[in-house]
Amino acid sequence: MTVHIGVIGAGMIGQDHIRRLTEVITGATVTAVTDIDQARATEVATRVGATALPTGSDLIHSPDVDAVLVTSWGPTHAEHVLNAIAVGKPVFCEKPLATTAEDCLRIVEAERAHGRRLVQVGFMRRFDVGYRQMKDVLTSGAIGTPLIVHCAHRNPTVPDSYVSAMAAQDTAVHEIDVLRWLLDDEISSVQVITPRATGKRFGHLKDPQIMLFETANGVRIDLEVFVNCQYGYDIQCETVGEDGLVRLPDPAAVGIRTAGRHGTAVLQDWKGRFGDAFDTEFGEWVAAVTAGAEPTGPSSWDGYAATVITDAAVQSLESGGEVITVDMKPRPVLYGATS
Ligand SMILES: NC(=O)C1=CN([C@@H]2O[C@H](COP(=O)(O)OP(=O)(O)OC[C@H]3O[C@@H](n4cnc5c(N)ncnc54)[C@H](O)[C@@H]3O)[C@@H](O)[C@H]2O)C=CC1
Ligand SMILES: O=C1[C@@H](O)[C@H](O)[C@@H](O)[C@H](O)[C@H]1O
Repeated sequence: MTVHIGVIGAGMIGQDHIRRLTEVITGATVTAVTDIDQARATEVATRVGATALPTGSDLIHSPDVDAVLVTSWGPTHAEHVLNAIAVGKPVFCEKPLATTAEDCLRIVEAERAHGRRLVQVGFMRRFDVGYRQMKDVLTSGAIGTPLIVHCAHRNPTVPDSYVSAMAAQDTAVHEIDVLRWLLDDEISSVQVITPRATGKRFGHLKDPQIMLFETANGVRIDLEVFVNCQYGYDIQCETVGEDGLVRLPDPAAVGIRTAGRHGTAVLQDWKGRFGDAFDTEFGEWVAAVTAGAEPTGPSSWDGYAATVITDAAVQSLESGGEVITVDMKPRPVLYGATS
């Protein structure tokens, strides 16, 4: 069986995922594309032999669409995800699931009413080989009980449309998701402090930021978010346990010796760093859809949790560094709660 996928939002990542679905993944084909920029929808659809449709609703209701991929702007995600749930179609939604906790909860409630999981959220780090190896080490008990996690998330630069709150909403949200998953623990409080700002930024931007999280089990996490670090795209993560530590490997790169120096190139963007993770993410999603099974990746509950925690981080930033307690609803049984 080939899964027929309809794509809502044919921008940067939408086009990259369409390439992935049509050229890398087996078992899927893109049959429909929509974008509020109709010319873009037509151009992208034509490239892959799909039909350009006028709206997200047309696409979701199309009989030629078995599953939906949402890669439009964040504030539009909730509407499309809710429409897909209403017709019972699997839906993969790029992060964020929704831009407000209330909208995330509406999605969780709609999915619970449907009775089984239909939604997967695009937190691709859970599919990265390094993070998966780190998860295996933690689960095996090899380094004992985790106590501290040190992380850094650095981008070389960002456009001037990037504002200070996006350090949590757009950037740290990836660590927030992957650390909940890695530690199998919930984040209970967050504090955001701002060191001296880099001069290589736009005047409006607080960069870098240091985010301090505490989990329900008492693990302490420090995360440096630095989105104008200049030198490259650099993701670091080290978990310290009672008996040792485990560190995320740097991406494999050849060593170059020349002109009296020895070094390796540093990647410049997330596409290079997480390309393989995106491929695995979609391979596993398509396999689940093909089998008629529930998706195994990040759920709408994970999308809700990430939004609640990023809201708390923004609140801390805006308060000048207060410790904010994360106020999360109880996890429903559909998403793994024991009662
Ligand atoms: N997992 C990851 O690492 C990444 C995830 N993203 C997420 O992917 C989403 C899209 O980001 P980009 O591709 O960078 O943005 P983009 O601006 O390049 O593309 C978004 C496209 O959606 C279209 N659009 C907006 N509202 C629409 C609607 N209601 N119906 C149909 N089309 C609509 C726009 O015209 C545009 O073509 C965002 O939510 C972003 O946070 C983006 C980059 C990396
Ligand atoms: O999701 C992403 C971007 O939207 C975000 O702006 C970057 O900071 C992240 O590294 C990238 O993974």
